[in-house]
Amino acid sequence: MDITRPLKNKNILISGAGVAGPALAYWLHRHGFAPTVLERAAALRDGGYAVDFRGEAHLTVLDRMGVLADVRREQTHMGVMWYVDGTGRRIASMPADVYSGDLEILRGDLVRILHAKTADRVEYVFDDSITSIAEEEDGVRVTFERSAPRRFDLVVGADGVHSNVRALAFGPERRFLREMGLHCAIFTTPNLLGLDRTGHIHNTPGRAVAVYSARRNTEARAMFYFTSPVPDHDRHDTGLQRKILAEAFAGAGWETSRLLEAMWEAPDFYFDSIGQVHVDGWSRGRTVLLGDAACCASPLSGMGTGLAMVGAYVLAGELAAAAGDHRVGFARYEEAMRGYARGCQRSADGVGAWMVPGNRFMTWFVHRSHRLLPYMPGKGLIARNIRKTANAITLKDYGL
Ligand SMILES: Cc1cc2nc3c(=O)[nH]c(=O)nc-3n(C[C@H](O)[C@H](O)[C@H](O)COP(=O)(O)OP(=O)(O)OC[C@H]3O[C@@H](n4cnc5c(N)ncnc54)[C@H](O)[C@@H]3O)c2cc1C
Repeated sequence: MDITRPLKNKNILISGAGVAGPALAYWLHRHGFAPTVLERAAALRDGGYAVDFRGEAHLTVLDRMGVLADVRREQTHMGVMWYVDGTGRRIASMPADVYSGDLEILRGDLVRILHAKTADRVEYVFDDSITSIAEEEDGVRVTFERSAPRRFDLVVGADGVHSNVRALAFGPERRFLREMGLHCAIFTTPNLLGLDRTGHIHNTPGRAVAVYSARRNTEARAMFYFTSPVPDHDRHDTGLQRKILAEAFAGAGWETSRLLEAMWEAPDFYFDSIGQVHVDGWSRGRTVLLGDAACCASPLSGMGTGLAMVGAYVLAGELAAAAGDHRVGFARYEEAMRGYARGCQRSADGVGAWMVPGNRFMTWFVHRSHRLLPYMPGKGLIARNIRKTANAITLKDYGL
């Protein structure tokens, strides 16, 4: 692709230094734009569990960014996840070759790699948030909670499932967020169970608690999913969320109480409802959405991170191919990504009922199915379908 015309709209504000924001900043900078990344947290938010990259498209983007070797170095090399009963006895397994991607890395390690790749060439502003976005004829005037107002040419909302940019420029969250009837919590604990590159999951009706070793068994990640309703509360009140979680898992048996005890010390407690984002058009004038803010597929899809990274590559590439003309670039980005994103979102269909069986029969059925899975002729089909969804996009070469 020949991109030789002078660029317009070089000055771009990206809200969110998670996965999508720094990845976009990298590509915009390489195409000759001048991105600024704004993050509400005071430092990088490096919590979260392992995320997967699957198939050609994901790996190609990592490779073209020059981070494939870094990601490989930090990959989890996770083995089998075991279902255990109340006594800790292993009753069935979730084979890694069926569910895992080609490359699995802790979300926090990925966030750090992406930040390190961009920190010396991109302006990062931490501990701040946009309060208003006013579109003017040839730019956007943005005000902030802390910093002085600034003008940018374009604004990108890469600020996650509860995107602030989306709320300011597109409308209230309830119009776009489709809840899936589950909540989850994830946090770091010591490797209390002495797990060796493996994990254990324990189900009771409507609840799943899992723990798996991380960082070469030096620590672990505890993960809780549950179906019971959660009262309306301030999403930033992690003290209250810890209490909600402790109540939801009271009496859940197995090692749950030890993990809940460790929760109070966890430095990176993450709690959220599980949902998807469906927005009709991903741009409004000079503002555009990316990653979870545009099309969150939910953690149940196992696709969110790859989708965010591919989206960043395509958005920057299409903007550059249109010489910075946002009308053309934004439209082509959405055209290239929408069907792909929809496919990723569909891969979450029905997963919740498997992950968190609602009653005793379903729990038995899930364990039984996993016991039989290695002998089933369709075993490879699940892995093939996941890979097909992840690969359902042809990446253009944007001339770098
Ligand atoms: C702490 C954390 C833990 C996570 N853990 C998991 C996990 O275990 N499993 C999983 O599948 N997904 C997890 N996710 C979501 C996952 O990272 C995304 O689905 C995916 O990687 C897409 O990335 P994203 O950049 O679009 O969104 P995110 O990775 O969510 O990044 C969004 C970023 O925007 C920032 N932000 C939010 N509001 C504002 C604001 N007002 N102004 C500026 N910045 C703002 C956030 O602090 C965050 O850094 C987690 C997200 C976070 C923030």
